[in-house]
Amino acid sequence: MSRMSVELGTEESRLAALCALAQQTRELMDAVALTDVGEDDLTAAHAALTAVNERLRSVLRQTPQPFEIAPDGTLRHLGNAVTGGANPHALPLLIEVRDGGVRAEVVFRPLHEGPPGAVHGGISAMILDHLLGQAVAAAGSAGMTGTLTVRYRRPVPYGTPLVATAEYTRTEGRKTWAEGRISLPDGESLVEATGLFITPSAWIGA
Ligand SMILES: CCCCCCCCCCCC(=O)SCCNC(=O)CCNC(=O)[C@H](O)C(C)(C)COP(=O)(O)OP(=O)(O)OC[C@H]1O[C@@H](n2cnc3c(N)ncnc32)[C@H](O)[C@@H]1OP(=O)(O)O
Repeated sequence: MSRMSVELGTEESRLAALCALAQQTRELMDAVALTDVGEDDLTAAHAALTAVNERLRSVLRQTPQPFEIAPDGTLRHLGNAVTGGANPHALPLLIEVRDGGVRAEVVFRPLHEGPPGAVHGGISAMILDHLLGQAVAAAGSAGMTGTLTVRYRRPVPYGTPLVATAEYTRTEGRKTWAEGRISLPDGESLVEATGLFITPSAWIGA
């Protein structure tokens, strides 16, 4: 029993170190996107990163960190591209489930630039895809995205606190619909999405 606790604690401690590394990597990616240092510094940074890259690649997993139950009993997916603390690609988004829907605060970064001075539309769509998926899962109808329709009403700024929300709307058999949006804090909607999520037949043995 005590040995199991020690092993669990050791793994959680390693995962915390991995998440800290992912966060440092996000900050590195931000720095790469914005740096204006000279060529010598760029060359030195490249050499240092090559060494780090080789060290990390000396032992590789087959897949990212899995969807799992954390020691505190909550579900977590540290490898997820939107919410995963161990995935440098993730913001990461912290999603709150509340009556009738889900909500997350989002601050995009210059790294997410698409059109000059604004967030790439594919990034907004990815965030909404995930949020809508989480809304249908919270409603008890988890599924894979079948279709996602996005309406871009205003350019999405980076460096500004925004709010992303989504709600379940209806279910027909294995099909569930949800809608959501990314808004300014005053409620003005910037991007809106509706999505159809399908519970794969394989998940329910249909
Ligand atoms: C707890 C976890 C929390 C975790 C919550 C985490 C949230 C994560 C959110 C991110 C979600 C993603 O990005 S998911 C990744 C992007 N999506 C995918 O990769 C999906 C790839 N596609 C597939 O795997 C499959 O095609 C499925 C699962 C969508 C459907 O396959 P299937 O289960 O075999 O369904 P099938 O029998 O063919 O069709 C069932 C019905 O749905 C219709 N249908 C099938 N596909 C589509 C479609 N794309 N668009 C419209 N309608 C469709 C059919 O016409 C049929 O209608 P009728 O004849 O019955 O009327």
